[in-house]
Amino acid sequence: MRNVKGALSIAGTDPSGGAGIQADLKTFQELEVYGMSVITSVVAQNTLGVKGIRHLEASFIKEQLESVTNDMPVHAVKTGMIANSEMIEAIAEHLRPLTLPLCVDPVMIAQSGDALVDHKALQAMRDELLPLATIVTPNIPEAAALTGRSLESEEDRYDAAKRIVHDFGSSSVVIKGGHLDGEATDLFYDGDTFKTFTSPRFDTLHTHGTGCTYAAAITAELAKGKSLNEAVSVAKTFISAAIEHTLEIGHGQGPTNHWAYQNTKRKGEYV
Ligand SMILES: Nc1ncnc2c1ncn2[C@@H]1O[C@H](COP(=O)(O)OP(=O)(O)OP(=O)(O)O)[C@@H](O)[C@H]1O
Ligand SMILES: Cc1ncc(CO)c(N)n1
Repeated sequence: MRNVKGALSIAGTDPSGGAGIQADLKTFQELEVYGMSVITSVVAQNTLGVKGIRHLEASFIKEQLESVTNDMPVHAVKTGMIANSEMIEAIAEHLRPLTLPLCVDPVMIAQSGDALVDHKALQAMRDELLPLATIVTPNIPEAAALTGRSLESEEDRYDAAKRIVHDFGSSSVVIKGGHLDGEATDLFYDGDTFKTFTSPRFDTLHTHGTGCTYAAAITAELAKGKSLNEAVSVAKTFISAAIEHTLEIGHGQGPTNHWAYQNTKRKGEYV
């Protein structure tokens, strides 16, 4: 077998292609990592919002996981939308013995404001998945929900990062700055050192799936064996290009441009 690097996304779907599994697979492909997926829930959604959700049974999620990991080269795993605690427990049980690099994107609400997970899922995520995580990627509301405290100031963000690593057991965290005013500054902490990753804030409505895309880019780089610092740095460049060179499609908050990073690097053009 050839030495192909592979990344697995465990998440919900977005038929409009901007978020969830679809965004993850596009991002893996753009970063030249073989993409695989296990679906947790099928979501009827688009750039305007969520119309309906069908959850798959935890036992069937486990069957999908076994199908992929018993056969294929999985070098890193990303989790996204996992709607309930039964699913989280089944996924954690499967991942624990594999000891693969794991990026946990603690998805709670869609960009449109629709809830994607139930309230018990939050606690299960904290207890079962965070201790297995190489990195967890909350946005500001998700970091507040995980720590049970609102994040108003810069100091609050530093405290939340420390709690997520030292109290909940993730090896590192990046608290994303998409919800801040001014520059888009993400705060990374690995239990030892803080580092910020900053880009200008692009004035756009089209941010559907930014979080999924960013975490998928981190996962792709971890699959290649890159350090956390390198992985977050590539992911920040990837998502910044994807937001800046927006596609302007859909009738609401449109998707990002998953081509932009490679096109910028290779051709100096964007679409
Ligand atoms: N308008 C913007 N301009 C530049 N960077 C942005 C902008 N919005 C978000 N980002 C960046 O995108 C990445 C994802 O952050 P964000 O906080 O939007 O995630 P999220 O809320 O989980 O996204 P979603 O729920 O849409 O998946 C971060 O690196 C953040 O700094
Ligand atoms: C399936 C799915 N995961 C995550 C998000 C958050 O962007 C979304 N809208 N849909």
